[in-house]
Amino acid sequence: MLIKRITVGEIKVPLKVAFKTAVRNVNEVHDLVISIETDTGLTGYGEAPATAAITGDMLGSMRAALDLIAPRLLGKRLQDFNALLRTLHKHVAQHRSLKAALEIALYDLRAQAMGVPLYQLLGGGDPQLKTDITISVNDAAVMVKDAQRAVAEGFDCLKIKLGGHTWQDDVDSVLAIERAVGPHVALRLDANQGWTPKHAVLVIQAIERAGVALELVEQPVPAGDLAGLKFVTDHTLTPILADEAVFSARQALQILAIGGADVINIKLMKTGGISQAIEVANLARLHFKTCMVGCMLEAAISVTAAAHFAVAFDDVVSYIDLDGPQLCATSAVEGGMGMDGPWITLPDAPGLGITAVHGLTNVKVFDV
Ligand SMILES: C[C@H](N)C(=O)N[C@H](CCC(=O)O)C(=O)O
Ligand SMILES: [Mg+2]
Repeated sequence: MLIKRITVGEIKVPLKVAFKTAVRNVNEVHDLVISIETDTGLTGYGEAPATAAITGDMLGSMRAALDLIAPRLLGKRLQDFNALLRTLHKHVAQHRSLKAALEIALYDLRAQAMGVPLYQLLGGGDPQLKTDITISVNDAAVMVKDAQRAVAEGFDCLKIKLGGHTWQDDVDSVLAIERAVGPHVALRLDANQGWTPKHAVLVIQAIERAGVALELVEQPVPAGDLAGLKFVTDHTLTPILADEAVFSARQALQILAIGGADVINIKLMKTGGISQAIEVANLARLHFKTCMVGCMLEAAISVTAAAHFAVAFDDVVSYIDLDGPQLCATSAVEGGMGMDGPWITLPDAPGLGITAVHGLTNVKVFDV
């Protein structure tokens, strides 16, 4: 089975409300979509967001990298899967989101060729997951309203973005949300690198002293500050999660070895796809730690792939943050993950289960 065509295009999907974090503020998803076709008539799909502030990936840079990678994949046998993955990773450094999109499309094809859903190719599991939902950083009153709306829609776990205001504002917002939604709604915080280590400890300890049990706190300090991350982990009772600090399996190993965090956030867009996500999950298991499977602001192709991965590694994946498609006002994707409030259900169809992608622009085709 040969790879005969690779197509790249772009989708734009508006968000229900602006997505605001300590690092960026956006109103729409604007992603690269890749499809890979075989000479036997199969089509595998992949997707990559241009999260420049976090991964460094931009639409133009990913497209330029694809110009170098795509011709090297054309004409190759899908059966030589590991060689294909090596080829896609070795000719261009970085560009992890593009590589994730390519890997996702190849894994989609491989599972289709075997006639099984991707999660079964990856080891099987229960194809239903429950995600949290993100509450953007805003004035406390807006955050409270957003939190109440999410709970009314059935979400019982909120991922609250912080790090854009003073530390006292951050504490006040969390306490106001907890008062509004009650103690049965789980609260996760994500500062997206917005605090210093001491600032983080101040915020988290103040919330702990107020009697609010946080499920975890995500990436309190700048990505490169591993000593700072460990300081926060060592000085708080709340589990601390490494997100922007861990892209590769090597970085995961460094953090796990020093006890720098309690939980690792695996995102396919950081690991460069499924193959290295598997390595990170296996490393976390070896260190008796657990993982979150998360997403960037992404639409339903790549988030469906992340959901397949999460299902298959549910022994080490304790937290799901796969709300990208839930934050979108519309969808350009047919098939893939089903969504009902916080529930994600994967289809029985082979591969990702994606059947069509609508509204592609700036299309370019690579043929043998
Ligand atoms: C969308 C997801 N819940 C999320 O919050 N991901 C962010 C980064 C998203 C982005 O900026 O595109 C995270 O966990 O830091
Ligand atoms: Mg995060």
